[in-house]
Amino acid sequence: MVIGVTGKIGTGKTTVCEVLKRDYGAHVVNVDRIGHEVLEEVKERLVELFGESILEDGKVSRKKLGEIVFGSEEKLKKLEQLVHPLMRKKVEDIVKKRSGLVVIEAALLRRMKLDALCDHIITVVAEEKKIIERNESAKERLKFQKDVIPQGIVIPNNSSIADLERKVKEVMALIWERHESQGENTEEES
Ligand SMILES: CC(C)(COP(=O)(O)OP(=O)(O)OC[C@H]1O[C@@H](n2cnc3c(N)ncnc32)[C@H](O)[C@@H]1O)[C@@H](O)C(=O)NCCC(=O)NCCS
Ligand SMILES: Nc1ncnc2c1ncn2[C@@H]1O[C@H](COP(=O)(O)OP(=O)(O)OP(=O)(O)O)[C@@H](O)[C@H]1O
Repeated sequence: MVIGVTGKIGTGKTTVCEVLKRDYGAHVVNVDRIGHEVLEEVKERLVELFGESILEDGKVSRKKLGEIVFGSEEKLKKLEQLVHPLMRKKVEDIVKKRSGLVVIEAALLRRMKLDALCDHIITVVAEEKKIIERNESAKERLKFQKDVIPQGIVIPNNSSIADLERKVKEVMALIWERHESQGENTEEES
């Protein structure tokens, strides 16, 4: 079973995924991390697009690249056009190889069309003031995530971590129930 965990920056996706790993044995695919791997693979093209200033000790500096692309929608689009297809392919390959519970953690699940790989989707939401309270630098990136809207089952995360963990348990019970009844329906059809 594949579950997508999405939501805007700083809403609590990683915290939810940690619970899914610890309590449900999930294999978590962190799409941000896959993006980091891809940056090195396309380093030359990145230099052509954004200039030598993105390099630090010969490596792509995510900090410098971030300062460039999160200052211009057009530049961010150029970066995405380059890296998203390669990232998507890596995620697809992992999902194909893995059995058991696989979780795809991605703010941009829908924008990257990774939602198509998921049997169930959880969106973690939080009030903007909570997000910024937890991480001041999230403010800038939120401007580039207007398309990150709830999909599937929504988990609000405005209270304590203990409350979040409780909600994850409830949602997982619901997902198992739905999953089993979907399985039964498929068997009936065949
Ligand atoms: C611009 C880069 C180099 C900045 O690296 P940095 O280490 O600072 O951030 P990191 O990759 O860990 O992302 C942290 C968060 O920023 C937000 N974010 C990243 N990329 C984007 C984007 N294209 N649009 C909107 N938000 C984004 C997400 O909420 C993400 O969880 C990097 O984010 C990048 O290469 N982005 C393009 C690939 C991508 O879309 N990744 C997000 C996949 S969900
Ligand atoms: N309910 C909560 N109460 C207090 N702090 C929280 C709560 N949920 C998450 N946090 C903290 O807020 C920060 C952001 O949470 P987390 O990393 O899980 O979000 P994320 O959606 O994965 O963020 P990002 O998009 O940056 O990867 C973390 O420091 C986390 O420990």
